[in-house]
Amino acid sequence: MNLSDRVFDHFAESIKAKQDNQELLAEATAAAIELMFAALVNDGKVLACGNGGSAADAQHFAAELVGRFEMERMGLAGIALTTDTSALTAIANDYDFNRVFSKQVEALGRSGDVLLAISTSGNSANIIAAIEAAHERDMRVVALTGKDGGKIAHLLQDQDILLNVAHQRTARIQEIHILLIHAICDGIDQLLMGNV
Ligand SMILES: O=C(CO)[C@@H](O)[C@H](O)[C@H](O)[C@H](O)COP(=O)(O)O
Ligand SMILES: [Zn+2]
Repeated sequence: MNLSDRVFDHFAESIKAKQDNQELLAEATAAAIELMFAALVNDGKVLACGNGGSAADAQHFAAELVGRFEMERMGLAGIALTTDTSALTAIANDYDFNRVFSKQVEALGRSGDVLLAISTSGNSANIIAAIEAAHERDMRVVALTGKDGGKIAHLLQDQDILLNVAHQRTARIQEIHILLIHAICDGIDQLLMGNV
């Protein structure tokens, strides 16, 4: 197979993965939008975390809350827990890498805030610890996962929201995660405008 055929196949697989997950995820994503909107308009905030590509997704989301998505509006309180290299290195160095996010949730999280936890495997120990810390803080959790949802799927509580992408390939899962993030940004804007 030549390179352009491979690229073609990436497109085809990504399109199919999105179609396969569209119906599965629409309703739960709407619930996640309402949950985050309620937090944001009640003086709460969204803390976001993930590793690797999902760290980039967490930052992407926080940037679109704080700055803007597609329309002009006030800034919204979103914080990526992946960006403060001093905090990340100190916590990893002095405690454990598994605590890099949970220690920040303990410090910054308040009851009524939401944690956006992103893990394609659903098994990253530092994301699991962040979810546990959020529960201890009486925060609700929106988890973006993949495959079978991993350990995170079993850790979530009734009031949390699991957005699990039913696919085995990390790249495809990440592509749908960023689609979901944009859908969430759009939904929050629509609720803010009173359009829905
Ligand atoms: O972006 C990619 C793969 O596409 C990688 O950087 C990937 O995010 C990293 O391997 C992560 O450590 C995977 O963690 P997780 O999604 O299983 O929680
Ligand atoms: Zn990647």
